[in-house]
Amino acid sequence: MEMERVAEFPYAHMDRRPRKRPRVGWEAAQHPRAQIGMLCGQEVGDVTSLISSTAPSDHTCSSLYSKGVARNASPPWREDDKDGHYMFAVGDNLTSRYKIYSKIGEGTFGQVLECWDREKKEMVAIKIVRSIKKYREAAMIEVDVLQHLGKHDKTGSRCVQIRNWFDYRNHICIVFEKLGPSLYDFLRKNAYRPFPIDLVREIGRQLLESVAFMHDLHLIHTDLKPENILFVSPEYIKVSEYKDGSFSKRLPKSSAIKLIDLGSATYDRKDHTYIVSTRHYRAPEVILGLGWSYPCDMWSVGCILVELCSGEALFQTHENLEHMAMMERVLGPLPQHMLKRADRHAAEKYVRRGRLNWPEGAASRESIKAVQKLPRLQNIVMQHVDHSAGDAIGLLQGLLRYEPSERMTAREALGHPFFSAGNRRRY
Ligand SMILES: Nc1ncnc2c1ncn2[C@@H]1O[C@H](COP(=O)(O)OP(=O)(O)OP(=O)(O)O)[C@@H](O)[C@H]1O
Repeated sequence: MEMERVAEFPYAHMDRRPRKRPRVGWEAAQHPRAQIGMLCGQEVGDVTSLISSTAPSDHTCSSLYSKGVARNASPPWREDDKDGHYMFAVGDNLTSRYKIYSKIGEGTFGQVLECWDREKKEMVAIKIVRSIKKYREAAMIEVDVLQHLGKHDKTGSRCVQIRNWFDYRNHICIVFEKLGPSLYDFLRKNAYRPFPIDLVREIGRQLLESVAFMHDLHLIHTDLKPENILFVSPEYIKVSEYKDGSFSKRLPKSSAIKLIDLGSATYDRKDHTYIVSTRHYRAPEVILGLGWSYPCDMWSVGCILVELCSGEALFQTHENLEHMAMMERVLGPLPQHMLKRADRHAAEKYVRRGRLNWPEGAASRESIKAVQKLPRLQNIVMQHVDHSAGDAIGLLQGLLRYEPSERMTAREALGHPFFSAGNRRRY
């Protein structure tokens, strides 16, 4: 087994699945001279009490200074793009405290930039939220949730830590500790080859700990997916494997992970009926309009763990009826009592004589074929997992129970034999 040490995980933004908007073209590659002028940024919030005590990295900004960017210069005023995204150039200041190094991510709410924090002397990730009222308001809720979680997360190991936030040129900016690549980044870089089961176990355990921690605080994440689970460290190793030919695979050097994107997190109430979760990880009660709560996170965890074992998203679909037909194919028939209680809209479109209107209601023959080619859950797991497959199947069946009240809770899942000492091997 050949091993190669690599220090940085290159972020790439193109995604085979159409989940995120493709990268917008902009001036990121340029290093324009900054204009000297008044600073427009104003720090209106401070959560310095949450600042972790990690030692600052010895990163320096000398390369940027040498390009003539004055330390306290404010960048020229630029119009936001048509969607309200902040326009920037690498090397710009973001208030006098932060300097922009690169763009590392993008989502519905805004862009995430890698920045140097001059005060703490460390790299941080700053989410620059779109300058649109609803996103600004949602960002303030995210800040509130992050502060609440930070106060209770004594070890700082469950969710991404907020360092600071401020309002800059009508954009809410949330400063986070900088984490490594997402689980999805790894899957994509590995051409959607599965993770070893012992790594899946380590990730699954931490993911469940984080979800249990949130649920204990009466918070539901509602958008758990491989993109929102980040390795803490960017370091990885390259491993050569010989299976149907030779290929090399990247594996993280450390399995430590944290949850990000608390922008959709919500406090538990009994009456949630609006649509939540990214399609592939959406629970059946959400699709059927039955109301949802903590168990919708557990369904997402089940889908994520299958994806880590197999390499591919379990339910690759963009349509409700096909999605539920896929669930039936993999997990067996949906319970009649759930279909009967479906809200009027869902019942009219997807239910016929007390059962799913499938294949009659299918949009195309391709759709029927896509459903037919899906294996049963047991077969998916046995195809990819060499040891502890039986326990993995038991756990996944508990997480993917249709009836939310029967679905495993995060604490129950943590007690499952899949995580017991006998199964645990050092990743
Ligand atoms: N702390 C961090 N460290 C490193 N990268 C990060 C960090 N936070 C976010 N990212 C990167 O930025 C991307 C977008 O972040 P995030 O999911 O929080 O944005 P969003 O706009 O709320 O997304 P969504 O559309 O999923 O709601 C992530 O997928 C990740 O690649």
